Amino acid sequence: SPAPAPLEKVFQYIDLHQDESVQMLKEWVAIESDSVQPVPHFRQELFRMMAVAADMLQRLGAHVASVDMGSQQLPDGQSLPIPPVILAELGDDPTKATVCFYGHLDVQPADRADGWLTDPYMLTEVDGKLYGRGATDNKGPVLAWINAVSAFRALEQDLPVNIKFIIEGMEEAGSVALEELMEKEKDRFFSGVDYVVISDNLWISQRKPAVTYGTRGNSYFTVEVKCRDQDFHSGTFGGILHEPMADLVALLGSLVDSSGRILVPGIYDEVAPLTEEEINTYKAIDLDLEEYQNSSQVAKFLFDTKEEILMHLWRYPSLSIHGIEGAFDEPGAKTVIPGRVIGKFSIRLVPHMNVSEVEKQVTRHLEDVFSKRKSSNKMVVSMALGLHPWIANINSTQYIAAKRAIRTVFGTDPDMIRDGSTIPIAKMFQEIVHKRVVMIPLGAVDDGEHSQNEKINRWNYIEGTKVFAAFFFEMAQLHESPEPSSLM
Ligand SMILES: NCCCC(=O)N[C@@H](Cc1c[nH]cn1)C(=O)O
Ligand SMILES: [Zn+2]
Ligand SMILES: [Zn+2]
Repeated sequence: SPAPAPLEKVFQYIDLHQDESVQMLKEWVAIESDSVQPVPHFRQELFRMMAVAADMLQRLGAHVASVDMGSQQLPDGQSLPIPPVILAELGDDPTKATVCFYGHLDVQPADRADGWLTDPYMLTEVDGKLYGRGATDNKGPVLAWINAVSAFRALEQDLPVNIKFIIEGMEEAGSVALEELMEKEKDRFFSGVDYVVISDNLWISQRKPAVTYGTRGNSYFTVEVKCRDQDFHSGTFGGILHEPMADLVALLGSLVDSSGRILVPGIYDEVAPLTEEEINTYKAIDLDLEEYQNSSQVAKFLFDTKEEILMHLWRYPSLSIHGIEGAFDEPGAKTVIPGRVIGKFSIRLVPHMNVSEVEKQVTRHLEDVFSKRKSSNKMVVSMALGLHPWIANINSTQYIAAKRAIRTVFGTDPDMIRDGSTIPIAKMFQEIVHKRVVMIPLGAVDDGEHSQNEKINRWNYIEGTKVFAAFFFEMAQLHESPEPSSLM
């Protein structure tokens, strides 16, 4: 059905002011708010980014607090200040629903020399595509939310919901110190919040919108094999040593087979059983496998059907081997035997896998493989990160509102998708703050988050702003007269 008249006015305003929205994104992308490289220049840029955003929210009439997050201790003994987290609120009408938006304004590193076709910190429009670091992850979606609110303010229309913002600057570095803040604020800033919206992932299609109801978790492991702290000459010692790298390669090689099946005993025991109803949800997803394969530049995936691909990205665990610290990885033929190496791998977790159980299973398995090698080296296994999977009930109010908003703006139902990666804050909202979360992605599947030539389409950015505006309307309506199914 068409949008009600007041919402139609908001849409027109968003369309008319779209160049200003793009200009704002340009100004934000120009700030090099890289949280991954721990150097003073980027930290200063991060602080500037948070100050610019806080100022914009203040000018919108929000009550804004920039919360001091202390400092980050780095492994080399250095300490760097953590950018403040913005907690902002607009409206406190007790009769309205309160919706809290989470976003982050830090970005992944970007260097033109890595293969960017344009300056990553200069938003550049080519054929309706806005290229720049952070354009889709996550500056564009944060601005879309702010611009949606600002359209109501500019038109002097009453905001249908109370709005809160939590905006951080350390997401790409693992949301440093955020969990402590959530604990501290759960009965204060978050106490009146009814729903949380996160827009920090992508559609699965280039043109069809999506709503996300699940993300995988992640258990990230390191396995160190050490003979001594110094390297060896392979002519002098080769043949008489248990070589750490040979042990490590055998350990890493024992984790997963060539079909992608994880070989750690018991790892699949707790994976939620597959139902017939669930298979139908994968069938309904609009995914062109050939296009997906071609655009990913992969000759052949491990699985041949759309359903199998989606299930192995979303509802089954996967194990990836990431790298080896201490290995010789330069060009040339250096005849070294590394004395100490650290392998890194992670397991993406799905409902109902348990992080501490996975830690035990992996450690037991590696100890078992290592002991069979009868090596004189020392092996140490550690789980560096344990992030839980997250799944939501798609019948709850915030999903109904998101679906209706998308239907109003795009005239189509969204794909109901999950994400194979991890957004740790979603689980924190569920477990620590006990809030209901919905993920409403704005970007298209080919936006290239974390990659060279990251972009957001102008169309996604502007129509996404309208989706957020329509979402406020739908939330307000459902708050007044809830759908019976959402109360179950
Ligand atoms: N589409 C959203 C991507 C968010 C993201 O990349 N999250 C990281 C978080 C993480 C997990 N383990 C270590 N960091 C991810 O790799 O999934
Ligand atoms: Zn992100
Ligand atoms: Zn990211």
